[in-house]
Amino acid sequence: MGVLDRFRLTGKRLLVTGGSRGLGRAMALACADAGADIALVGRDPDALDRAAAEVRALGREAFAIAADVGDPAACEAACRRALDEFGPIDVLINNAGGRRVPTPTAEMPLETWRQLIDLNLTSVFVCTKLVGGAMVERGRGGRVINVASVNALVAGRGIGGRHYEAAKAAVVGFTRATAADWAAAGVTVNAILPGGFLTDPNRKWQQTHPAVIAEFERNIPMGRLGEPDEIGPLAVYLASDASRYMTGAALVIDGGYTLW
Ligand SMILES: NC(=O)c1ccc[n+]([C@@H]2O[C@H](COP(=O)([O-])OP(=O)(O)OC[C@H]3O[C@@H](n4cnc5c(N)ncnc54)[C@H](O)[C@@H]3O)[C@@H](O)[C@H]2O)c1
Ligand SMILES: O=C(O)C(=O)C[C@H](O)[C@H](O)CO
Repeated sequence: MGVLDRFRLTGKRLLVTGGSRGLGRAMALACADAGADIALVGRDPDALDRAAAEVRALGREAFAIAADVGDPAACEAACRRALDEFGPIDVLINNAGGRRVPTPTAEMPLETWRQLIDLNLTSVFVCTKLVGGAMVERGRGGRVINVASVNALVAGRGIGGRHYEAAKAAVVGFTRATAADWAAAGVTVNAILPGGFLTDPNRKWQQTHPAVIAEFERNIPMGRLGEPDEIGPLAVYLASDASRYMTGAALVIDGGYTLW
């Protein structure tokens, strides 16, 4: 087998949360291009249909599930539906997540804290438990890829929010511990820690808080935010046989942001 063949995802079934837009869509399309069939979970049925059509245009099967994964019961129902109707899943990408305009900790309502923890952390637990758990039970190995953030490592300045950073740091901790549990079963669990990428939330910040984004760009050694398609090849690597000896890793992709 040539080295590039080890990146192929032919015959793999992949589930990505938040797959209709942004980084989730970019990773879904890269993995479909590498040969995987894709189940997409997201909130917006129209955006999901558009992303599913893009997957089909690459010659792959697409299965769309509209659900709010920030609601643990809805998240669980979406995972069960994917397992029942799409079939056994080889690769899970826990990507759905998000932040709000930051509130100082001393003023943060408990409910806001809980909402962000449920969206960014509990959804990762629920999907990993059900979909990753099914991989372990099936006994053919698998891949879990958790999208955290550089804000798991460093505080956001003017962006972020301490509920967001706490949740993303916990995603990295959960990744490492689950990787240890499931290594013997051949189910690898790794985290991607993106820096700033030009997806809808950062585009909105560019419009509403241009000085914050300009300062952010000045602090990136490469001098710019990432384009969503720059994360796709990393997802293919982690989803494929190419990464089979890597587990529990937290891979930063940030144009050098965390170097300074
Ligand atoms: N863009 C960045 O700069 C950046 C940096 C670091 C980490 N991240 C992380 O990457 C992930 C994707 O971010 P993005 O920038 O692509 O965001 P985005 O808003 O462009 O896309 C988010 C996707 O997740 C889905 N989603 C959001 N909340 C959901 C919910 N409650 N239930 C179901 N689906 C939901 C949306 O429908 C959409 O498909 C998030 O976990 C985010 O925290 C992004
Ligand atoms: O996690 C996110 O959504 C980011 O955009 C990460 C950024 O690098 C961060 O907010 C800047 O501190």
